[in-house]
Amino acid sequence: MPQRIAVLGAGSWGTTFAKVLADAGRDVVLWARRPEVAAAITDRGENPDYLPGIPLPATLRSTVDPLAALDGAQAVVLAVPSQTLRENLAGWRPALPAGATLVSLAKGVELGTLKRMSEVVAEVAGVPAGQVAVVSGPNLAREIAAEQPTASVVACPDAERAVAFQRACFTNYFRSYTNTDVVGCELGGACKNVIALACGMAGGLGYGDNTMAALITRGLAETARLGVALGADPLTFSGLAGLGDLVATCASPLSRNRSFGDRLGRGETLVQAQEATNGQVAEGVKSCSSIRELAARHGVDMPITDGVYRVCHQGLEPLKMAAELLGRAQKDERQ
Ligand SMILES: NC(=O)C1=CN([C@@H]2O[C@H](COP(=O)(O)OP(=O)(O)OC[C@H]3O[C@@H](n4cnc5c(N)ncnc54)[C@H](O)[C@@H]3O)[C@@H](O)[C@H]2O)C=CC1
Ligand SMILES: O=C(CO)COP(=O)(O)O
Repeated sequence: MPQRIAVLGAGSWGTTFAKVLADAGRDVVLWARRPEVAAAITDRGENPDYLPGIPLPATLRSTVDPLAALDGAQAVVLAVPSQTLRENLAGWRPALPAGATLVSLAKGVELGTLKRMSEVVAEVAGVPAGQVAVVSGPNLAREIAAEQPTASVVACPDAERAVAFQRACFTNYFRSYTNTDVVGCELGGACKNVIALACGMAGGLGYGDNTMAALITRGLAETARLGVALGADPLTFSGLAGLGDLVATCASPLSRNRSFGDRLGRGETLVQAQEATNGQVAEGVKSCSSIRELAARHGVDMPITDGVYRVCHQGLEPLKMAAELLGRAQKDERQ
């Protein structure tokens, strides 16, 4: 089991996951971009920008020096947004300790290359896929930071590495399961952000729980279609990284993606909604483009994702998106 762990990225999830690891007894150093964030975490045990009011473990240290964070690390947790991960990791690559497990927390699909985050990590770090793990599940950072119970999945093609990291992040409020289906777990995490945008739009339009449930269920169906086309195990989509994360994100006012969609549904423009996120990432806004392209490449029909893309990037009104989805040709549920 890795004992010394670097977490790179001190946003809401990076900071929260660093807390989980420290609470689990690991020796954790958290890399932050800004010196004032690193100082507040190390000196005061708080990240006031991302997790105000949450006491962080006294053992958790933070630094702006990636070399100090990476020195001697047996696992390296990557907690930066999907679309900057490649560039960030390229800068850190020379300092990555040989053999360390590289763990992606990011939920997205890279624009342009259409690669999943673990593919980007393996490529940039120059390591085999078996050295890269992902953590994904219903994991709204703020709830976990408050030590509310949840579960998650540690996915890695190397089952032994998955078990070792599962043990490294085990606490009395964070329980993880292992899975070797990395494709399914990552697609579940990336696609649910897009479906949460759609649910947010529905909420913003004033629609209730039936609409949400319909979007969640049909969203899961299109996610699973894409997953199967890319070689995922369909069962993964009924698990924590599939249905679990989809339900949490689509239902929660804490979700940045759902909140973003809600603003669009209430008539705000993309720019207005972006301004309201306070610099925090709503991954689905970009991933709807790459996922839509990935689906087209594999001949997979993803009507909700397509609608979200057209609202976000082609000026379609959310109300028209709803009408278009309802007016599609009728078909068997299992198609
Ligand atoms: N917040 C949550 O509840 C969860 C988030 N995630 C995923 O984790 C990933 C990170 O999310 P959060 O920590 O929530 O995001 P965030 O928006 O709270 O923080 C992002 C972090 O990355 C840094 N960052 C931003 N742009 C950067 C750049 N160009 N170069 C280097 N660092 C940069 C920021 O300074 C910040 O420390 C995302 O892919 C998200 O989907 C996954 C599970 C839960
Ligand atoms: O991934 C998440 C919960 O599992 C967080 O969702 P948001 O990025 O929409 O806040």
